[in-house]
Amino acid sequence: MRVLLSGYNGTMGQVLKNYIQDNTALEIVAGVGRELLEEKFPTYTSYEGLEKIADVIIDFSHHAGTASLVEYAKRTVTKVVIATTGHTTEELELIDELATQVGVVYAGNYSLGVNVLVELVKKASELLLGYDIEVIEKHHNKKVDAPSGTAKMLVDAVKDVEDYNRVYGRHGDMKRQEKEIGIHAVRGGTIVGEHEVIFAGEDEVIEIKHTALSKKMFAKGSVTAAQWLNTVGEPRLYSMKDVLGIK
Ligand SMILES: NC(=O)C1=CN([C@@H]2O[C@H](COP(=O)(O)OP(=O)(O)OC[C@H]3O[C@@H](n4cnc5c(N)ncnc54)[C@H](OP(=O)(O)O)[C@@H]3O)[C@@H](O)[C@H]2O)C=CC1
Ligand SMILES: O=C(O)C1=N[C@H](C(=O)O)C[C@H](O)C1
Repeated sequence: MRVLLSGYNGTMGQVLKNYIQDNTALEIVAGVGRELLEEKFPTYTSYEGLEKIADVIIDFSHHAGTASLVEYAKRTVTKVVIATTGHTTEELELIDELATQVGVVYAGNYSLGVNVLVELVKKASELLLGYDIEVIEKHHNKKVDAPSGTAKMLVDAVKDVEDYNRVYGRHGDMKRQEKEIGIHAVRGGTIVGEHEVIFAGEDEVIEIKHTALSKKMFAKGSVTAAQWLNTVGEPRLYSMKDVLGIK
């Protein structure tokens, strides 16, 4: 399978490159990044004039590059695994539109553990009716977007989430209201990624937490998604749930 790395010069792009080269037989046919590095494969600073060269693009970049990524994927009919987070509503619409023409996997987190955590949150929210829900995410000080894509996935997993008001951090007179989900982003040092969901009821608290100990499993999960997507015919917007076969 031929893979194009979008955002190849970034932190995750380099982790992904090393993961693919050390652990798989996949062929990296190109890297697209804003800065060019010395690599064993051709590198480009834009998709302009680039023909179809890959079976799947794996994207760990920045959401501001979505329009050009989508234009390229559409023009060359190349499937995409999108790992980038922080998309605006307009960018999400571009991705939705792309997925009507080519297969796309979209996930705020490609680790197995977080995708299981999403299922646990779904189940807990079905059983713990009326409990106060708070989501706390912690990341390294280089992360540009908040809240994390994973935190958004966790919130979206809550039963009847459309009935809740999302409150991003609190300060001043902000007494907790009913039907509120608090979402809190902590940034510091080299924290890889921590996500905790708290269900607080009367006289008891349930806390469900995932801690990422390295960035490698994000790369591994994105490769699993790319290999799966390469076998799928129907153009659609897929999630890691589809990739992992979670019912
Ligand atoms: N879904 C998942 O499992 C995971 C998702 N992520 C997400 O992946 C993304 C990248 O993370 P990380 O590698 O740590 O971030 P970095 O900041 O290290 O890398 C970001 C990359 O995006 C490029 N970039 C910046 N601005 C633009 C732009 N306007 N258009 C195109 N490319 C741009 C950067 O190029 P340059 O260096 O030249 O600025 C760089 O290659 C983030 O959105 C992060 O949240 C991260 C881990 C796991
Ligand atoms: O930027 C990161 O580092 C990460 N981003 C993803 C997110 O926004 O949830 C996934 C992971 O937590 C690491």
